Amino acid sequence: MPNLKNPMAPQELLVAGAALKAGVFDALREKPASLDELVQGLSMDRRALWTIMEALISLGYVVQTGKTLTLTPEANDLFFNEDAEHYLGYSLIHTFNVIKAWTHLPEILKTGQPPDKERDQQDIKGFMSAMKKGAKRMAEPLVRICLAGLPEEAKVLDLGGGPLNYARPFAFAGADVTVQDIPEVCALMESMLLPGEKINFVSGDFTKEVFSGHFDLVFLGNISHIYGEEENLLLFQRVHAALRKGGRIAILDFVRGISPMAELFAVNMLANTKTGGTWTMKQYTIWLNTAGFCQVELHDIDGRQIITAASL
Ligand SMILES: C[S@@+](CC[C@H](N)C(=O)[O-])C[C@H]1O[C@@H](n2cnc3c(N)ncnc32)[C@H](O)[C@@H]1O
Repeated sequence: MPNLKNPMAPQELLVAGAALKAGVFDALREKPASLDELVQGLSMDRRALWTIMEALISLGYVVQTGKTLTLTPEANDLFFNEDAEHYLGYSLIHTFNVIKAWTHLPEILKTGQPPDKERDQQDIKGFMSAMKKGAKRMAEPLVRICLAGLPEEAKVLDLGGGPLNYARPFAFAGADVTVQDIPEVCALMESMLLPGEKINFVSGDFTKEVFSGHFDLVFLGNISHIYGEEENLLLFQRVHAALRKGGRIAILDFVRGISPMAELFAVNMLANTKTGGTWTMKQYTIWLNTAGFCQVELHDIDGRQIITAASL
């Protein structure tokens, strides 16, 4: 039986995360298979896959009947049943990648920079799933705070909103939503829009250009921690230019000195980004005022902060 109380225990996390990332659970979900069929179908090394499968059997993720390997109901719930109590989905891939990045901290302490890395489709799916998990309980109060007092059918630009965790609830609340994200995320997520769902996608790097459209609201969900002080100030200036006069910026992040998670989360940004970190309310206020915003306000939802401000 998987360690449902603590599926993040390191060895279990690493072996299950590796199998999920490499597509082993996807293959078994599609069809139970023998070891040799899996070796062939996934182009894997037989000794390596045998060793991992034996470990997964001992941990209760897979059962073997004769030669046939099948996912256990617990593993199926953990990865593929969104309604299950212990559902993790592909977010385990993201956790796996986070651990991988943190193992480089001794070198990063010398260089200040994370090693280069490439993301494949499984990594993107893992990232999206982790973002979705984090957003589930936040979306409803966040949308209420962000849209308060704005016109009906407010024009909203969701910067880095590709995972649709907030774009969807904004659209559901009646807003006219545009998402700006990087091309590969836009391509993946545009194909996942629900029938009749109206969300516009714009591909583009917002460190170079922010899509303009006299927006009532520009929302930055978990964006400021990816970038350093200089980039954040420049981004807020671009956001100001994309808003109508009196429009609103709303920033969701872990504010240093207020969120109990901010210090440790900054380590994740150190391990994964060139300039990212978590920032204090004083820093946000200076960037916002310098970029032309006033009425800076702080809201709190369960230890996550939303900062709103109005464009002058
Ligand atoms: C941490 S995720 C946040 C996703 C979503 N806003 C949320 O809070 O759930 C960051 C998102 O911003 C996008 N992103 C990061 N840097 C970007 C850039 N320079 N230009 C466009 N999109 C970017 C990423 O692709 C990703 O979808």
